[in-house]
Amino acid sequence: MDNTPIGQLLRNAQQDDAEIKRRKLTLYFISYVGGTIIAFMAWLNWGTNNPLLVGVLTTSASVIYLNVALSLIFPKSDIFYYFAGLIVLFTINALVYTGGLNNTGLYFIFPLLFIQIIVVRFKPAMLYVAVTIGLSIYMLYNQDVIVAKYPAEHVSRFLIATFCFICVAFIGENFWHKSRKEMLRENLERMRQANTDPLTKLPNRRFLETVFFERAMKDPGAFFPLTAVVVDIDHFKKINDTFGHDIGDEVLIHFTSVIKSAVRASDIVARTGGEEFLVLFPLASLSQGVKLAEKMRKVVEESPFIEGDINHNITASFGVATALTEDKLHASLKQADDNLYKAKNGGRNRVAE
Ligand SMILES: Nc1nc2c(ncn2[C@@H]2O[C@H](COP(=O)(O)OP(=O)(O)OP(=O)(O)O)[C@@H](O)[C@H]2O)c(=O)[nH]1
Repeated sequence: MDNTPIGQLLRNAQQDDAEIKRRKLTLYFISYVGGTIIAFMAWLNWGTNNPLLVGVLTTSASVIYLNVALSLIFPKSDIFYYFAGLIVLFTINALVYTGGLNNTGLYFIFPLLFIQIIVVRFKPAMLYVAVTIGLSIYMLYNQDVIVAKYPAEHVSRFLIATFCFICVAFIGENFWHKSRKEMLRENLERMRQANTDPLTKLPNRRFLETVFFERAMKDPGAFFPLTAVVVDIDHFKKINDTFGHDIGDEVLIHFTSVIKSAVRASDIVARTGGEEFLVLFPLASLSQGVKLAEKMRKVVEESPFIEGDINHNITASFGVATALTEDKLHASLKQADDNLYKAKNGGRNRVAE
């Protein structure tokens, strides 16, 4: 797995798109439909001689609605999915305990278990289902501790149905989980290719626009002030003209590793054009950015490209600007570009702010 900041940003972008929406819609749909069915069951049981069951169902329905309301208020938290699974655990065991309407509670367990698996995800669902079924089986074999009374044939039928359910649900979920993981992996690989420059393996302009800037806009506190340094190799055309295009390519690869060695792994180094690069420093002020650009300039100057009998000095020019807030992002990129031209016009191999 690619654990670099770029890999993480791509994985987040992919999850943002599909997984979060799917899970949210599942939670909302199941909560609205499940809550309504449970409320309806409470109403059906109203007036029967099982007030405990009515109380349990009413509580379950209310907590389901409360849980979904809180998940709307705190959309970033994952806790509501796990809490929904716990509500299902409670409801199932309450049905087994009270027996439900005319002792039919056991029949409602399987759809509820299925919901539990969908809501809490495959791996934690194994634990949830094991606890839910374990408690139910305990109650069925210790009927003196519960209100309901189940005949022995109900218990046997329930156990056989539970065994079949677990086999079918987990085999199905396991295959679905695996094929989905494979699909996500392939999708991530396609995304990585589309967002990477094939020569230098650096993220490209598309990555900046569709992944990085979008992420920064969503969570400005983690990125701004964001300092941008536009970097352009000096007289690169001359390298191509003197040594050929292939050596020019190798110089670009060499230049990439030199720039990357001068910054942190958490900083973003992207190739935005032929011999133009953009280095982004999250949570960095203009003066820090200027210092870092000066450090890069020096490292480039002191790292000539050496290959066979070619020993070629390289220099680059740097334009620096800072966006203090997210609404200034595009203006600051333009400013960094303008500053690069200032550095070029000022004689190259320099930093301009
Ligand atoms: N080898 C190679 N050359 C490239 C690539 N992309 C762009 N170039 C070349 O980079 C050169 C850029 O030249 P210019 O824009 O004139 O800039 P420069 O020569 O670096 O001059 P200044 O930027 O003004 O210092 C052109 O010759 C392009 O063909 C690439 O992927 N590989």
